Amino acid sequence: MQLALNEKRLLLELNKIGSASPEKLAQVLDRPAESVIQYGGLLSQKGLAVVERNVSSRLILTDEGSHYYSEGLPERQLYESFSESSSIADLNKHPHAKIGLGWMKRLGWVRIEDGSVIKIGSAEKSPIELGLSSPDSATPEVRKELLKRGLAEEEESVLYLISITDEGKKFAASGLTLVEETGTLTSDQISSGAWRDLTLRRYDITKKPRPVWPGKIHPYQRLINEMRRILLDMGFTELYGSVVQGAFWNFDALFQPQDHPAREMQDTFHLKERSELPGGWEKVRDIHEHGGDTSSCGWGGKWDPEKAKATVLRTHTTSLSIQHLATHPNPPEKAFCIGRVYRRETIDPTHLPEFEQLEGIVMDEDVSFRHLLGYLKEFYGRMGFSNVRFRPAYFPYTEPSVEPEVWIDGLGWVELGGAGIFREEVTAPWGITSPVLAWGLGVSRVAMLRMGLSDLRELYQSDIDWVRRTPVMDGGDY
Ligand SMILES: N[C@@H](Cc1ccccc1)C(=O)O
Repeated sequence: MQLALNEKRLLLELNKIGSASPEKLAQVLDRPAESVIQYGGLLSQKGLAVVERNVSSRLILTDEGSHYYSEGLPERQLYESFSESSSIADLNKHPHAKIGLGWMKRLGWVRIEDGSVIKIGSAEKSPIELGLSSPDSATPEVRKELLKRGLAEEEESVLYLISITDEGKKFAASGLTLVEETGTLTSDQISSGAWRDLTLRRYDITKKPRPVWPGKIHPYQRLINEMRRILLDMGFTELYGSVVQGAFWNFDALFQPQDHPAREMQDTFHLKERSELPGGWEKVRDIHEHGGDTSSCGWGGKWDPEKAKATVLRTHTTSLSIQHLATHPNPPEKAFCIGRVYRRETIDPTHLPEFEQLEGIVMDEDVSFRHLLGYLKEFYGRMGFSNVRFRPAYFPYTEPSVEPEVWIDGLGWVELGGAGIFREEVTAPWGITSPVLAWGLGVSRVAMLRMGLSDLRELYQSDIDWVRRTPVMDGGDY
């Protein structure tokens, strides 16, 4: 059996005295009591000692209690404030009249007659008064009363007792040599060769080490990085943009009518700032009012440039896609963006006012609806969702429009976002003539599904233990 030097010292000491408190042993061994408890723990794992832990509670005076201990309890102070008798009215002027009078009566120090308080007997010290001088040795009734009156409180203390076992005695008698052991070698000891003469502390390789938590990327960020990797692998380039967007890009350029409910205060975070309209905005106005040069007849009515100059926290990343297209109108173009979007949602397990979207666009001369479904299937397949289907949907800026869904065992079909081919009303103002496939997918939904969470909020909590416990997904160094 391997014992460290301090364990041996403790064992030999216990062999002399049988058992002792860590505080006492601390003096003999010249080590802190906490360390002695640790050595005792190590000895007890080997069956050589026993560490008993006793929690005891003691009654001690509260600040109020010690104040009354020196000044006298309210009833005593009140009692001392008058001689044989006093009118109740006079007594009521005393600061302790309220509790004092009740207690004087209860203790039989006074009686009340015709509005006067009259002393009886000699008002001997009450059990509570006696209890104040040594609360811990008071009778159970007095203890209860002291606690109830807030004069005393329980103080818990933990006492340890370390004792040697029979096996410990045998081991101690088997001749232990006390040699100073070296735990950490200094560079001097190594270079001078002095280490050869030292007794090195041995490792106990049967003990479990403490877990070491390596630094790692937040699970949600890791999933986002994984999505980014997949899209980069599929040949997309990444787009970035501000979370603050003009209503023009967030809504108008996407052919959302100016009276569309999604633009209202209750759905969108509006900001005070105003934005400039980009060159060519008149074409968007014409599209809204009568369809411009296209075959569309628009929404009709008047399009108000002032409304388009409002700024909002982007409600979808589609606002970045259309901006990118406006400045890159010629095919081919394959771009994506993963970014935070904002909507005025009431917070619940599946809704937050901030969440992430994964947006993608593919523009080329002859891409079609089938390509769109193919891209989405491929993306989800690479994310590990092999069963994907599409349901018809509606968005003001795409035609046709679909909602991709993935099959999750135990949950069924789960909707994961929207997709479609940009309408002519969206592409024409920027001179775009090729079809544009577009999608906006929920990222946090995918994260919930992948991590088995039932509450979206768990993704954003700063719970380091959760982060530690969440396994690194799908390898890779991202
Ligand atoms: N912007 C849509 C998703 C979408 C993007 C692109 C095309 C079609 C739909 C949303 O927020 O839900």
